[in-house]
Amino acid sequence: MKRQWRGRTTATAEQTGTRHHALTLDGVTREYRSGVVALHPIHLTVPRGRFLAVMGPSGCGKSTLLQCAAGLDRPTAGTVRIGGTQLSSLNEAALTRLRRERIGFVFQAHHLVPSLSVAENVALPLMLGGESPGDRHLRALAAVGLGDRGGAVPSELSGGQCQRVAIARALVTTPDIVFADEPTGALDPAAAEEVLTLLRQAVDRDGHTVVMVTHDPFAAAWADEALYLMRGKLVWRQERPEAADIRRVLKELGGRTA
Ligand SMILES: Nc1ncnc2c1ncn2[C@@H]1O[C@H](COP(=O)(O)OP(=O)(O)OP(=O)(O)O)[C@@H](O)[C@H]1O
Repeated sequence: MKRQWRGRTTATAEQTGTRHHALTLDGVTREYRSGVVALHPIHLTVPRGRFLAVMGPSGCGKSTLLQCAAGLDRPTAGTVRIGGTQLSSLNEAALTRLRRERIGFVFQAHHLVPSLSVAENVALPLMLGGESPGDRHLRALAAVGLGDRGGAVPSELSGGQCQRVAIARALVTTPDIVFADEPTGALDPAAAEEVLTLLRQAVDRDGHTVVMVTHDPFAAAWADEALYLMRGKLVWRQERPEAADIRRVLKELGGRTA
């Protein structure tokens, strides 16, 4: 699997200033009631227009990080900002609205509604927010190469096509950030490459911001930067990662902690 093109140079957080950050984690800590500390204080800024891969061994805290960053879980300490909005300042209703309107989600399973058409699935986040979709959902569907399949139901599509619909659904609201949790985990290499190409294009062509959790060094190599978590700590960051470098780093980190 090869990246086809890498986007424009992304400005650093210092250059862009806080209001241009899609995501800011400031000292985010998550301790479960069992006493497990899943995240030690994490400091992280993700500028807009960035594609970030989050990697690390099972149990290192990737899902917890994503859930805290997306407002699905509340950190024990520290603050999370999405596009400048501090999540802890929001009540549950406002947080739900922010998740619906300003965050896109792509999971390993596509979670499309089986009884709705493909086009209706993509329109859903707009309609749930009380917006008339106009032709936005159709344009989002065309952007993932499925403009002619809007009338189909998900069961008539392949797994890779369903994941492309899920990407269209995640992007249709023009969110501040898209969180993708193992988006290629259930796909064959060709379908995975299509999905990664779309995520890459969303960043490079349309200025979206993507944070993707993955175990796969090939998938991570499509990102602008890879982060490595170990036991809840950010232990390694690599700009413009290559799959071979990532594999080596993962092996070294695994060896060090074995
Ligand atoms: N609800 C919970 N209650 C208690 N401990 C939890 C809970 N959820 C996760 N943990 C623990 O927190 C740590 C981090 O878990 P997390 O699921 O974030 O890791 P992960 O890197 O996403 O793992 P994987 O790659 O296997 O999905 C683990 O030690 C896990 O056992």
